[in-house]
Amino acid sequence: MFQNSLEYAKKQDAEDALASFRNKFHIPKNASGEELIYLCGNSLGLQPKITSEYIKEELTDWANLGVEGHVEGNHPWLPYHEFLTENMAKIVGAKPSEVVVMNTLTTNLHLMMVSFYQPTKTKYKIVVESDAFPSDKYAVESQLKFHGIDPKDGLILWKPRKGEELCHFEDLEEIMKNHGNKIALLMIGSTNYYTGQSFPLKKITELGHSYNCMVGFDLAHGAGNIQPILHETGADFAVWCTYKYLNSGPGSLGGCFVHERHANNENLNRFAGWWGHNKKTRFNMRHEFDALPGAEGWQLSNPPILSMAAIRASLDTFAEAGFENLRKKSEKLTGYLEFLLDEMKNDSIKIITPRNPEERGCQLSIQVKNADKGLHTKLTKAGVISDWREPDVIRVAPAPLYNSFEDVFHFSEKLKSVLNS
Ligand SMILES: Cc1ncc(COP(=O)(O)O)c(C=O)c1O
Ligand SMILES: Nc1ccccc1C(=O)C[C@H](N)C(=O)O
Repeated sequence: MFQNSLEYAKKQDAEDALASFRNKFHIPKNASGEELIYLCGNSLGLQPKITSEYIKEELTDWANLGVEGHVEGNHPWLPYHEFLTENMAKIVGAKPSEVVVMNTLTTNLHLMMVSFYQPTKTKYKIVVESDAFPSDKYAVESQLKFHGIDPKDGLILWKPRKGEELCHFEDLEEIMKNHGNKIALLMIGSTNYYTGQSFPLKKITELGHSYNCMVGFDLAHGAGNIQPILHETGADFAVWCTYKYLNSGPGSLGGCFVHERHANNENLNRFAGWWGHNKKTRFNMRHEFDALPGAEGWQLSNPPILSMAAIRASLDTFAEAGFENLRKKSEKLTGYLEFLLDEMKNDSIKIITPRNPEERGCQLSIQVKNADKGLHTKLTKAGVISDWREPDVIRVAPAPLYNSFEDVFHFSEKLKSVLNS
């Protein structure tokens, strides 16, 4: 149904009800002022134009109100994180009480493992996908060591089969069959950063729970991209960042999900801080820690309002576009990219991301035979912002909020000419 022509791409943009959202973003330009083809929202999402207004509002309140800004102003700072909760809960398919925006991704992952990884002498192993993002692997390994467990013994890798790039659910079942009684936690990236493969969250959770394991997901590449329904998966916890598909700016805060069945679970270990304490008595000081019910109870510190303002701006943009509309466009846009790559009929490139739209988000990972980073450098010089992940993959992620069919078409033309040069 797709066609390999600029005219066709332009026609798709003209018919796209979400096309005007591109104008709501700052699109990076080259030195001559021409827009770059930005396909890197899987690393750092672009800046919505309204972000500066949202941040300015808080700067103005701070200038005019000083400390009174905590309780006065349009968006008082004491409850500021609550202004994000409802929209964020929609993005990850959770109940508002299950979601909180706080800290950053790896920090939240550690906090969650403090609570949901409580190894015993016999049940202590952790399963991760073999190509998990390094930070996740470091976090998991250091948690094992913290409990006196050698990662060589405690870490089980869910690996692709020999000669393949993607993981099979059946192989995870096999791992559980063989080691389930020794496994305490399954910690899986919902969408893998390298291959772009999205895993079946509900099936994984049910599998883990059937062996009495805790199950957690890293949605760094899932939030704002695929449409997870975290509550229904039954996962115990999840963490994610907001600077990729959620366009909240470099190093911005992370999100955290704790399933409602743990809302008042006093058997869980917890590293506590005053922002997780009962709001009614937080300022009475000298009270013993009294955890807020739900995800909010895991907060530590009073949060950075300026970053939260950027998240609020981004979530308002998402809400305006409507997540279902975005996902629909995303499937088509990535499908178009896939079609154009296939049309090249070039044996030196291979899409390693799953072909089934239900098993991926917007990213396609293109493996390039015998290439090095030089190829990626040439693409960058040609005006394409994508990224290179060692050893041999170019990742491109057309984000439905600001990327167009024309972007995707120009990318394929530029890749073609770089490959032929
Ligand atoms: C899957 C995954 N985990 C962890 C991280 C690290 O996140 P942070 O630096 O916010 O802790 C990233 C991205 O940087 C990621 O993609
Ligand atoms: N936060 C960053 C800061 C600097 C450089 C990259 C990142 C990324 O987010 C990388 C991303 N997690 C990835 O999937 O490769």
